[in-house]
Amino acid sequence: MVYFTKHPSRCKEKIVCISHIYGLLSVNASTLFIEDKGLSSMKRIAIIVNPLSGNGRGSNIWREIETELVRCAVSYELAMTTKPGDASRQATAYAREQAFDLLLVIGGDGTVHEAANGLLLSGAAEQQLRLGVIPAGTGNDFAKAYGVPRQPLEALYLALHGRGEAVIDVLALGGGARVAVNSFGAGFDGMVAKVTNEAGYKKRLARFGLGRLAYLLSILRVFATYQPQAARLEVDGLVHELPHMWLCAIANIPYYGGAIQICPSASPTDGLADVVVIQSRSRLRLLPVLLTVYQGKHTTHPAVTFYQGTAIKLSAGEPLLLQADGEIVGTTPLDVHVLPGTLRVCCAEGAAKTK
Ligand SMILES: Nc1ncnc2c1ncn2[C@@H]1O[C@H](COP(=O)(O)OP(=O)(O)OP(=O)(O)O)[C@@H](O)[C@H]1O
Repeated sequence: MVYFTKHPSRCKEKIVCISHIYGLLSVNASTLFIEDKGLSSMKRIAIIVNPLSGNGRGSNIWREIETELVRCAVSYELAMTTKPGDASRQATAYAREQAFDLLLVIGGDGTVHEAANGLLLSGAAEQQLRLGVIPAGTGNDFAKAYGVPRQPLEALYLALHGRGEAVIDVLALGGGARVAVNSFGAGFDGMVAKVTNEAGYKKRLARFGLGRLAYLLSILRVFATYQPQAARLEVDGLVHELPHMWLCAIANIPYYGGAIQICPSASPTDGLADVVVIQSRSRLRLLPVLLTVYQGKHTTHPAVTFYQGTAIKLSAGEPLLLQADGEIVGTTPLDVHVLPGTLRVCCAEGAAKTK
């Protein structure tokens, strides 16, 4: 774990006290206007950067953000990840310090997943840290769900401005040893996550800002060979036998896999998980689902079923790969429950409304 501290008192530039920093009012693409709003109790910003997210976009974006923060003499503490798991440990350390208002994550959904887990499993008595994201990954579904702009400085302004905030539900696996902020998924989508994360084309496409195409390529590859399995789903005690299950996703937000609208009606603030099941004996019958799922227009296809609930269990004849926010975290059986109103996140005004 690598920590850096940038504090106004150590900057050569004109010193601006942190209590003056948050009064950001007017914003345009290149200029940050700061206005004193007398926020004297404001604490510091904690930052986690995954420099390798989006095949190096994280590193480039951080340079742009750092320049802006230094220019505006914004006080912050920085932790760079050096390996998987760092973001979780760093978030835990920041939360336990209780010295920060905002945790800014520069990375993709995997880094957000780790940071959220680190925050929630930190044991910090009261969760004061808001989670803000500057999207730098391949899929960036979390950022999309909360209306975070793709342009890094605009995303920074959104997080610092602090007007849009949602207290979101999270999905807890098992006894709560792991949480997902976007979704859990088992079966076909677990396999797609595995193939994508291991594929050389993910890095190459991410370099040209085409990361979402990587997920589409993987979907087509897995679709050609995947064999559905018999599974048993339980939603709030109601059992559903699924003889030919392709996938079962438990969603907190509408998107996964790089802007696929798998559960268009999922809301992270309604206290419920949306469950989507895709079942079919025939591969060809699912082609229309493939063609419409990006726009969320697959919902009326007879192979697609939706449920809502707070406690979901899934088991299958043989273990199915399980993804959490796009990262492989094990296999079925799974047991997920909703933790309502658990995490404070920065969002665009109007995003993430309760349905
Ligand atoms: N410095 C690092 N070196 C290697 N792996 C890292 C490092 N930092 C984080 N990771 C791991 O990289 C994985 C992917 O990171 P991240 O999700 O941010 O980028 P991405 O895969 O490009 O984007 P997305 O998840 O949106 O598709 C995370 O699961 C994390 O564990």
